[in-house]
Parts: sequence; C-alpha cells; structure tokens
Amino acid sequence: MRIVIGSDHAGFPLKQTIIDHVTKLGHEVVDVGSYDEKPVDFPDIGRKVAAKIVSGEVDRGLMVCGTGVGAAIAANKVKGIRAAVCHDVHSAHQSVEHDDVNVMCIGAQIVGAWLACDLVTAYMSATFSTDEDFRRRVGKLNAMENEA
Ligand SMILES: O=C(CO)[C@H](O)[C@H](O)[C@H](O)COP(=O)(O)O
Repeated sequence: MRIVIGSDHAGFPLKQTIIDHVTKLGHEVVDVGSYDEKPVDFPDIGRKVAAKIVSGEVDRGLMVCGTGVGAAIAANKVKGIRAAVCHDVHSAHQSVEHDDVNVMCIGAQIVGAWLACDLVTAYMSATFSTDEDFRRRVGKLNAMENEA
C-alpha cells in the first residue's frame, strides 16, 4: 500500500520510527511533514494528509500529534476521511475492519515507540469487512457528509 504520514511538532519525535516500521512492513510512505520540532498547527498537517487520500494518491494515512485527538478532529473535517485515535491494538484493526477508518491517529505523548509500531502493524494488516452491517453503517456515515 501507499501511505501518507503527517505529524505536528509534538508528534515529530515518533514519526520517523513509524515511517521505518511501515517501510519494514513493505509499504511505501509519503511524508508530508513536519520535518522538525518547530511548532506548527495540526489542522494544517491534517489537511495535507487528507488531501493525499481524497485525491487517491495514497491508500491510507497515519497522523501523529501529542494526543492524536487534534489530528483526528482535523482529518475528519475533510469529506471522505474517517479518522480515529487508536491507542490499543484491538481498536487499531477493528477501526478498519468495521468502520473503514482511513487515517489512524496516534499520540506521541501517550504511547511509546513499541506500542506505536504494534498499532501500526494492526492497522496496516486490517481490511474493511464485506459484512453488510458494517458496509451499511459506513454508507450512513458517507451520507451524513452530504447533509446540511
Ligand atoms: O495533541 C495535540 C492536539 O490534540 C497537539 O499535538 C499538541 O500537543 C497540543 O495541542 C499542545 O500544544 P503545544 O503547542 O504542543 O503546547
């Protein structure tokens, strides 16, 4: 798969570890920054991550900020994005299997490097279920984007 990754300054220290891990898993990574710990606003990075997915340039995304929360809020503002903070391995794969999550967000101030890599392994190995219940629910999420 092709993966986009982005972080703010708080997520930057964990980003390269995740890039190395995703690469080791056999995926291609597009890094949209940040490239150092100079403060940046996570919505600006969320916009860049989301754009790569919506354009079809990549298959999925990863975002790292301090908590993962701001990253998820930002990415979810973009139509076509289903972002979730995942700090446990079960959510990391079920979010894809049931909810077709396409941006997993991690808090670099919350989890360490080893758990982050396990989360990424679970996220990257998961696929969206063909179960009609899950498909219908995600269809309803998509429909909500076109309301109001
Ligand atoms: O976690 C975050 C947003 O949910 C951010 O990465 C920041 O850590 C948080 O907003 C705190 O900001 P600061 O500029 O790093 O103090």
